[in-house]
Amino acid sequence: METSGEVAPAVESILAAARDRGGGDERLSVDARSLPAAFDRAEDEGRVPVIAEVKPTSPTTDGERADDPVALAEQMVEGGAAALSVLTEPGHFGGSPEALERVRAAVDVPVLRKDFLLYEEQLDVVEADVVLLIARFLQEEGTDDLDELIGAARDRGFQVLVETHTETEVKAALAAGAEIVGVNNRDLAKLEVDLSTFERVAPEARRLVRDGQSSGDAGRGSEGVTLIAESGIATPEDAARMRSAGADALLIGSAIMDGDVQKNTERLTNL
Ligand SMILES: O=C(O)c1ccccc1NCC(=O)[C@H](O)[C@H](O)COP(=O)(O)O
Repeated sequence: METSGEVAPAVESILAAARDRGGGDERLSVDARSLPAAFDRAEDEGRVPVIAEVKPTSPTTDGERADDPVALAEQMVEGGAAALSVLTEPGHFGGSPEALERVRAAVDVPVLRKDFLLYEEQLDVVEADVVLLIARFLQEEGTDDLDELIGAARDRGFQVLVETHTETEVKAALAAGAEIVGVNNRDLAKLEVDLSTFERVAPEARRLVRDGQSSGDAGRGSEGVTLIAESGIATPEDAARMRSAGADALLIGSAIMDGDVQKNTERLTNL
């Protein structure tokens, strides 16, 4: 597989490792906790719906946080996170399927598996409530197609968060039946973060849903799709900015992982 656009060397390396990673021994069947319902609960309780990410390290982070993922996850939930994301990518993010398994057993909020999944059998590595599929990497020769992987994930009981970065990718995600769409503010070509990405792409996503270009029928009532702003949200002002731009929920890693995890989560869920 070669990616259609240029990606940063770190991302090429992540993808090379993902191509070599195997799948699970047997097909999973998951009884998933509802992500949209968790967002609604947070809203009803006056909190910003935040997916807090257990992210020990990354290509753009200095050092590695070695705390027990379960302790971090519990602090995030205590701080008001509506849901959690747990990295399972080992080589570049310090994650593991075992970390996700332990976290999911310890909390009662939905847990997203954050990884770079390219093939159906990779879905069978560990149970999670939601899996991330990255549109950019699933339109290339040598990987499974986005719509096939969405179907394979749903057949196993997973909810699917389809990550996009451009209007074109949102269109492809909706055409493939995505009901939960993330817009990543991080450009995987340069690894730079720009919050105006979500501000630019979200209205187009809403327009496409209104015009019926989504084949999904779940999601946020008449809005039709759950839109998540991902990456680069560092301050309450950033969080408010993404909410004003139409984010139903926010995915936040680094800003929560840096320092007191519970206080950071509280600060970003209570605006
Ligand atoms: O975070 C990175 O450095 C990174 C590098 C290359 C590919 C993906 C990367 N991040 C994946 C993510 O989507 C983020 O972990 C997630 O959106 C949270 O972002 P942030 O709040 O900026 O940590």
